[in-house]
Amino acid sequence: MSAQPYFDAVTLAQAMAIFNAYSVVVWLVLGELFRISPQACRAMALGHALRLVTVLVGPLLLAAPVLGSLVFAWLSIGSTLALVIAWQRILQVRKGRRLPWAVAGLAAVVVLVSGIVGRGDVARLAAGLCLVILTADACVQLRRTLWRRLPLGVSLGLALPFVGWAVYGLVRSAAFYVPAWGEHFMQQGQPTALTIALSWLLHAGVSLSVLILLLWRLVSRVQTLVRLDGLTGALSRRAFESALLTALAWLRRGRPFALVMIDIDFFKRINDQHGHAVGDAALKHCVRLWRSSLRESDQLARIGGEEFCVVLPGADLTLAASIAERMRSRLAQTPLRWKGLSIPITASFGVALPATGDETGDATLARVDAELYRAKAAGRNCVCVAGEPAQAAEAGGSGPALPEGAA
Ligand SMILES: Nc1nc2c(ncn2[C@@H]2O[C@H](COP(=O)(O)OP(=O)(O)OP(=O)(O)O)[C@@H](O)[C@H]2O)c(=O)[nH]1
Repeated sequence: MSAQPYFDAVTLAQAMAIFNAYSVVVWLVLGELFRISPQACRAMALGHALRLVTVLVGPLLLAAPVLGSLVFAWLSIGSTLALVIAWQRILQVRKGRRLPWAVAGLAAVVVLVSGIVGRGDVARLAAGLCLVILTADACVQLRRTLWRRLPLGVSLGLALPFVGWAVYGLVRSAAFYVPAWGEHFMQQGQPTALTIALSWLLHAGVSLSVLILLLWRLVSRVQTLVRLDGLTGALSRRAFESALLTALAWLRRGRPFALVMIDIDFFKRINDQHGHAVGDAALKHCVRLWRSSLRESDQLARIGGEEFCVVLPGADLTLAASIAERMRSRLAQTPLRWKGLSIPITASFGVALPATGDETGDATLARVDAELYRAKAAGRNCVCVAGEPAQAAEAGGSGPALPEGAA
């Protein structure tokens, strides 16, 4: 008794059509309703729609084998191109974006010429080779853009369906010229159950890779929004609180740190005199300048309107005081240039070490805040260090540089 296959080609083709129709809806909802990478989602929907058409028109093409091969090849090229374009958009590929278009365009022309000379097999071969090149290019793009940012297993998992698809494309192309292979893929001009199952599986796998990448991008974007202050790009208050707790945890294991709190002087007057846009530019100007005075591991955060904090891992009080002084003098010597105006900006700095036994960060913040308060009281544009007397700034010997119009 010969074993019956679980699924015949017709049932599989129907299931694949339903899957593709459903995928079109899902990708359109993601792109148009939820506005998640709309262009990539549209391309994915188009790729699935073309696959759906391929399944639906397959039986109709039996009557005209050469025309059938032509249409099939074009649909295959179009759906693969749509998928690879979606992939490129999500990876934010910059280099080599035109390659898939050029390869697909060339393959489409070869298909047309093959149709004219009545060589349906060459048309299908061209589509197969196009699939191989486009999927191989998708793997190269993944390697170029995300390989180091994702765990190796995840990168390999994402690339696997593309590799599988490329291998499938190669084997199918070769099968046109090896009759023993060919009958596994096509019988009486129609794809076999094996062909439909494989192409469905690989196409679904590629689609899933794109979906995972899309979600990963979305999650990273949300994390960045939460972590960074939208205006200045410094850490947000929330991220600062977690950095402070981490630093306190490290302190308990013997790794010291120091804290600097900064408040821009007479910031309200900058806003009042020049407008909010200049106020915003001033905040960005300060962050840009201060960043260049800090190391990669130092964490600069905007914790309020014109209030900032820096966690300095590994720093003692002397080092922290000298860093704060460098930040202060850099700002005092570098006015903001705005539409021909030169707007001087200064800031006051408090420096302290963490309070003993502080687990929540509150006592440490209170300590450094007290130093900042002393700096303000001492005339602004100066650095006050816990345990040391307040010193009025010398800012190049000119005293506190007040913004224009300051009293
Ligand atoms: N442009 C702009 N202004 C902001 C922003 N956040 C807070 N501010 C303004 O910052 C000003 C802070 O003013 P104050 O708290 O009085 O402090 P100050 O004028 O710097 O005075 P001192 O701190 O005593 O030197 C307020 O006018 C806020 O409206 C922002 O994101 N952009």
